[in-house]
Amino acid sequence: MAKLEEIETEEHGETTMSIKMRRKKKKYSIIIPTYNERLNIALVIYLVFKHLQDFEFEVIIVDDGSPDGTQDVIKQLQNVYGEDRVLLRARPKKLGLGTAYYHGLKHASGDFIIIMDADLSHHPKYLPSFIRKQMETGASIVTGTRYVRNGGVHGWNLIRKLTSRGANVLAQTLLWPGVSDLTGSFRLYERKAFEDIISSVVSKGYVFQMEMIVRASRKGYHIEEVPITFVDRVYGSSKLGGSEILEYLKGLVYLLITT
Ligand SMILES: Nc1nc2c(ncn2[C@@H]2O[C@H](COP(=O)(O)OP(=O)(O)O[C@H]3O[C@H](CO)[C@@H](O)[C@H](O)[C@@H]3O)[C@@H](O)[C@H]2O)c(=O)[nH]1
Ligand SMILES: [Mg+2]
Repeated sequence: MAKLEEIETEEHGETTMSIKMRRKKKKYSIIIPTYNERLNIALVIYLVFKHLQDFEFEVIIVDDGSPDGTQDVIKQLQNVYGEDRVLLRARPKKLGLGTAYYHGLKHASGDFIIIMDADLSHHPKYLPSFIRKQMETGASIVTGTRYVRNGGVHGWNLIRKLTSRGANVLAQTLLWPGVSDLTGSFRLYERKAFEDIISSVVSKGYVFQMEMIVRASRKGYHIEEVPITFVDRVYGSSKLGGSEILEYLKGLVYLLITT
């Protein structure tokens, strides 16, 4: 039983004990980039709140001026969950994934940064396993992987599967980073590690993920993996175009030369 002086009410009605507990708790900033995700974002946010109810967190949505009205939905979600829990940090136009994370980071107040997609390909049910893995191992980075036992991909056609597999095998062969899924973008970073690594990253598009993890590995960060199953989106379409594949190949050569 708590002593009376421990439960005595302090400022704003909080108890001494609850304030101490809150201070000790780590905070997670979940950065979600969006471009035309009006039909997906509400369910993602609902599931994030459901699966992270035991944790302190904020969601930061970086929307690049989606013409489909994504921001209107986010504003409605702010009314439900609070503007301090669901932050909208919009940019005027589509400026790419890599810079979207950087923009989100500038507004994040958490001890840890989690990045994930907005289209339910990254199911929020996995979030506690990322956090648990980090707590158990003390890792600086926990990355979701499709290419180990219990991980996988659902719903992609053969071409997309081969592109992803090929991109990974090529990068594994040339760079040896010791991580099984280099292009995945469901990850947890210690905030300091994220800030450090991103400061030396030049990629702006999808290749950003590979550059981040390769640089992290070269810098000697402790990286752990958790298996995830990536399920292709039901609503909307992928923004990965042919130009991104070219950028990926250029990024691979750049990393080969510079790391
Ligand atoms: N703000 C912003 N968001 C963007 C942009 N481009 C894409 N997004 C958002 O980034 C997320 C991923 O985009 P998708 O278009 O759904 O990517 P994907 O083809 O499903 O690719 C996924 O798998 C790849 C690995 O195989 C990953 O490399 C990639 O990052 C992503 O997770 C989605 O939330 C999407 O709205 C952009 O320029 N700006
Ligand atoms: Mg997707």
